Amino acid sequence: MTLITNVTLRRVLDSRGNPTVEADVTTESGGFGRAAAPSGASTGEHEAIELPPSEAIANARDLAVPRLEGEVYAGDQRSVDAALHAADGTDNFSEIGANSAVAISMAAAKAGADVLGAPLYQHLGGTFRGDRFPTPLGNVVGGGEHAEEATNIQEFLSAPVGAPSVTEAVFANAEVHAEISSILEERGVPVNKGDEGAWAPPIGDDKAFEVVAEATDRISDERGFEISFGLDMAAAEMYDGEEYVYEGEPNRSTQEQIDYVVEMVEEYDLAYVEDPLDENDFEAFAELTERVGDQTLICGDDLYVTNVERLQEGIDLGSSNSILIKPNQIGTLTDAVDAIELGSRNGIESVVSHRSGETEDTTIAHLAVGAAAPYIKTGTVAGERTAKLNELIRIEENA
Ligand SMILES: C=C(OP(=O)(O)O)C(=O)O
Ligand SMILES: [Mg+2]
Repeated sequence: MTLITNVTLRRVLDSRGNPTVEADVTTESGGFGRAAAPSGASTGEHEAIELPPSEAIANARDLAVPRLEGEVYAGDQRSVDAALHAADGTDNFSEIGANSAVAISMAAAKAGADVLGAPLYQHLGGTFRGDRFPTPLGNVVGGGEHAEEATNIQEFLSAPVGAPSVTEAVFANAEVHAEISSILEERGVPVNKGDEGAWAPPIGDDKAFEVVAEATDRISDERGFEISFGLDMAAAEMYDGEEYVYEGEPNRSTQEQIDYVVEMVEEYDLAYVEDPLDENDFEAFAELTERVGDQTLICGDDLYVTNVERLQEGIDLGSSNSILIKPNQIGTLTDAVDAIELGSRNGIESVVSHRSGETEDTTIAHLAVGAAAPYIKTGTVAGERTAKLNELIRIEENA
């Protein structure tokens, strides 16, 4: 193993044009890793804290870099991440910023892989990893916090569950995305795009269900394998403390929201429903999971924020059968892998995920393969999304 000798932090642009933190990690033997932090828009209330990048960089330079340079081995990811926690000293990275923490954590992992001369997924997962690939869930229509004047539901996700390979799945999602634009054009609906490159048409959720169902059916028939779809409802953003607020249709009580999701799961045979309820309502999640958990994945994103303590509460109450994994929600790769592993020991399927604000960084593609996560959510088109999807294609080809 080789010591970290240098950690450099800088501001770079994310896909929304906002500054974010990039880290370079160099080792004694010349190993090198570079990674950048993504950033959410519909962030969970319980996420680790993202500081303004200049502040995160200044604080990490003061507190974290001296604990890493000449102190920690790049290949020993748990020690790298423990040093980040010790440098920060809080339970939510509010001192050095989860953006600095995750950029350093991911850059150190890449430096560790570089030293070994192994692909990152293999460094993270071990030599027997790389034989299972995640199904990519591709955002094809969306609104909520990701686009103005579009659907209430944040994301409609193409889910090519029958694809014979990750490569076929990635191309199928792009074809569904293109088909939706044709269908919207046929109907005379203008086609804008949201933060993640999904179409953000000015239509109600009911129409979006129809359009996405039509597009996934058509591409499924053409391709000859099953393509379902799913949702990220990001319902915490809709919840006003009493009910779920919908534009252009009546608001829903918690019970009505549960009944609505059950109805949509049954009508459209949804493969996946993320954050259908408020981020603090473990009990309502449990009722929904009890009703449809044998037909679909009910996934907690803002509910769990990739945090093992919150996940344990969800396991104890039966709140979901799936968890979204976003390394920047919790701050380090170690914490993210711990959440995936706690989930898989308890029958909870992991969906490794991008953020709405992204960079060209491809770490999550390697994390999904290295941790044998069954799903990845990383968009469909747009360069910062295709960076991860194309990396999955290369990993599958062993290129
Ligand atoms: C990717 C998502 O959006 P954001 O990054 O804005 O939280 C999400 O909610 O799953
Ligand atoms: Mg979400």
